[in-house]
Amino acid sequence: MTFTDALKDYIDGARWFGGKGREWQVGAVRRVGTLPGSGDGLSVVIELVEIAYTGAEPDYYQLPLALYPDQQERLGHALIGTLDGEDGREVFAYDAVHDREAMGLWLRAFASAADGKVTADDLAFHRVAGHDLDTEAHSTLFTGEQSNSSVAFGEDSLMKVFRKVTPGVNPDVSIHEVLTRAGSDHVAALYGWLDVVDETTDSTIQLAMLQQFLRTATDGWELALASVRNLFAEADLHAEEVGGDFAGEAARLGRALAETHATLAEHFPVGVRDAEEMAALADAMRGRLRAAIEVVPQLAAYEAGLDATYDALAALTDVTVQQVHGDLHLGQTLRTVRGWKIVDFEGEPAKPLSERLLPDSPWRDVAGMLRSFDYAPRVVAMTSFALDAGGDDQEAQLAYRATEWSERNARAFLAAYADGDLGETEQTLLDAYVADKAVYEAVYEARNRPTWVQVPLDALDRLSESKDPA
Ligand SMILES: Nc1ncnc2c1ncn2[C@@H]1O[C@H](COP(=O)(O)OP(=O)(O)O)[C@@H](O)[C@H]1O
Ligand SMILES: O=P(O)(O)O[C@H]1O[C@H](CO)[C@@H](O[C@H]2O[C@H](CO)[C@@H](O)[C@H](O)[C@H]2O)[C@H](O)[C@H]1O
Repeated sequence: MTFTDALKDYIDGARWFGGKGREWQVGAVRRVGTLPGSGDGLSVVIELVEIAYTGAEPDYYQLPLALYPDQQERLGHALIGTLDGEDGREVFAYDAVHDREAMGLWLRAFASAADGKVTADDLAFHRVAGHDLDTEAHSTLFTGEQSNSSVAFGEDSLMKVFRKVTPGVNPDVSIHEVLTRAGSDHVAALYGWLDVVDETTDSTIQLAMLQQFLRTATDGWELALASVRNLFAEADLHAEEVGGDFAGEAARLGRALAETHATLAEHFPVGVRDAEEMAALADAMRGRLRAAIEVVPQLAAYEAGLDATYDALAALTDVTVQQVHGDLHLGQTLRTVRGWKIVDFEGEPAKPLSERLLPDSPWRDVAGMLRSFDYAPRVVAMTSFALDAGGDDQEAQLAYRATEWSERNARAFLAAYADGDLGETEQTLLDAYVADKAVYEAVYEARNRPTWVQVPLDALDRLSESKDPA
């Protein structure tokens, strides 16, 4: 097997690869840097792999490789293939994020940058002042569902290696930098980032980000699932009567998001969308729906119903926009002993970077959280139904409890975020962003978790029914 074929197999099986379900080939593979500290025994290089789609613009994915002259048994699961080394001899290429030795080179390079910047080849390691890195810490690759690869260094720092990369600023880095310098309580502090000057486009590509490791963090999605399981275990009680009620946390999350939006509005440009721009936004949402129908044909059933939602959006004017998170859901929140933290400001992975950097409505983030409050109980219910333990009566009771949980937490979150009732404009924005997110989710689920596709489809069903004048 050629190295290119081996690369295709490896990338196709990776969770972080966003091109699943599309026709693609490995295009040019470009080596953009070699980590300082590389030598004869281990050389760590960064490759940019072009993903060439049929009839569409290519994507570029980062693949850091640990190259060894001999096979490494401990890394068997991360072997990609063999290729010719610089001296013409065959070397074994492993996905470097799995390798502690390789990750040590990243950490030491960041440490050597102290409070400024250090360069090697075209690679530049940047640091934000205020934290001494623990260079003895061992790396552990985070497993689980992620669009990028995150590696913890002990309990000191966490490095996120961006997988899909684009020339220019990655909002995850720029937003964390601004919020860190502003002293925000709601993010993990940024410690540094790695970028490279790409010779072919003569622009900078951000490759990785180093930040504070949140030692006491529990994933918001996991907490929500635990709360739902508690409720389901006592299915004849209401949410407020059960121990694991989430409403207090939902309200704290609402406040954390409101404060984060306020800080972002202070430090990034704020704008106003006029009537023409709102009509264009509604058209873009309609376009997204039409494109999504190509992937998930069941969506066609909601097209007519969603028109009313998008028409109402198109009729708005003078809508405030600002820097937002862009892909907020419970899995992007962490509960620490010091309150909620929001992570992953990269925006929706499927959108072009240029679009993700534009000011947007904060209601997009609110909608993302509401979608998550809908997902959590439905995912737990799906697993319970799959066990088929209690028959139709129990299924109906759990479905009722699921709706109760979603509505209760959505209410608590919204009341804390908006500090009062929503006006008509806010509700219109919220409905449109909820619809747009559910359309995006339907495509995301069809490609990544087909058994979950019904969750967003059901939400669209409810939404389009509630707007249908008939
Ligand atoms: N600073 C942090 N400290 C500890 N864990 C974190 C931190 N940031 C993120 N995580 C964990 O890593 C996971 C992936 O992070 P995220 O930024 O969402 O990556 P991705 O871009 O791959 O989705 C999160 O769900 C969270 O559990
Ligand atoms: O990889 P990212 O975290 O950037 O986000 C993508 O994956 C998410 C799934 O992990 C997906 O979120 C959807 O599923 C969540 C449950 O796993 C649910 O809480 C969210 O509400 C739902 O949107 C997200 O949309 C996608 O961009």
